[in-house]
Amino acid sequence: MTETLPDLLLIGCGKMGGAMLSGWLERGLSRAVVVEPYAPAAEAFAHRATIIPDATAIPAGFAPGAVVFAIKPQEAPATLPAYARFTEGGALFVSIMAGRSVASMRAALGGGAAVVRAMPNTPAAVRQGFTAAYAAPGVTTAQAALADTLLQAVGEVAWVDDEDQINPVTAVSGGGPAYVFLLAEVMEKAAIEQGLPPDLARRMARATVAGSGALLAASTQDAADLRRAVTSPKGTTERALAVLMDPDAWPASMSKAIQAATDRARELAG
Ligand SMILES: NC(=O)C1=CN([C@@H]2O[C@H](COP(=O)(O)OP(=O)(O)OC[C@H]3O[C@@H](n4cnc5c(N)ncnc54)[C@H](OP(=O)(O)O)[C@@H]3O)[C@@H](O)[C@H]2O)C=CC1
Ligand SMILES: O=C(O)[C@@H]1CCC=N1
Repeated sequence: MTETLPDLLLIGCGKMGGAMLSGWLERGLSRAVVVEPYAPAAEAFAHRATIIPDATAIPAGFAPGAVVFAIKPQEAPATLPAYARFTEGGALFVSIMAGRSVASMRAALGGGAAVVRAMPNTPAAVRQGFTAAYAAPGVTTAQAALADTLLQAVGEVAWVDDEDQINPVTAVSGGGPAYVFLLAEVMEKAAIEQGLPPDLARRMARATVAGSGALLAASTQDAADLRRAVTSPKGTTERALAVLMDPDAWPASMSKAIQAATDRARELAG
């Protein structure tokens, strides 16, 4: 694994770009130039990085080892060509943009661009992210190792060999935190419906989701085994799970939701 981080150019310092940048700075990144037109988004990094509003302000002679695209996929066509000049210098391009294909990025950056497509998630903000990544043909072993180091700075990393697999990954782990937070929301609402005070309902829902996640992370047991450990025969949980595990309930909803998100990722290929 590459341990020394090279100079880095980050394009977009919003929710995901900012979460990753803080991980890289923690890992000892010495020089980062951050392109972010919305100044408040990058404000927290002003003392550790050079913040600029657009590509025209990149310091002369700056030669990043890695260029990371953390902008929305729809912004790629207008944004990427300004960074094509780093292709010749042998920079590694890492994109976390949902759906955006390697082919569409190479069309903007030059056919020789070394591109890694990665899909992180927001628990990266607490270094507990999960990222799956795909290295396009032409990415060298050293560049893949650099991408691995960058991504591991914010959590666990897995590599896939087929670019299209990044699309269902986007649907499952990329968007997954939203589904878990939704679970906390609907549990809180259901608790209030049962007459519990709203502040207790909120605390219970948050602590239950967070505690269950921590137990899952600490355990080697399957999720199904941990679920069974809660479910006493003829008890209360069994009654709730009969509702939730009805094939038309959560199993069908989750399958449909993941399909819808995967389809949307494919639409964003460009
Ligand atoms: N949020 C998530 O959970 C995840 C997001 N992603 C991907 O990460 C990318 C960013 O998402 P997210 O962080 O949520 O979005 P944000 O909107 O929070 O961040 C994007 C940032 O990029 C800025 N920006 C817009 N245009 C440019 C430009 N031309 N050059 C530089 N910066 C620009 C935006 O500024 P302004 O607001 O002014 O437009 C914004 O601050 C997306 O492609 C998304 O698919 C991947 C995994 C998870
Ligand atoms: O919703 C999105 O498109 C992005 C990708 C995964 C999480 N957020």
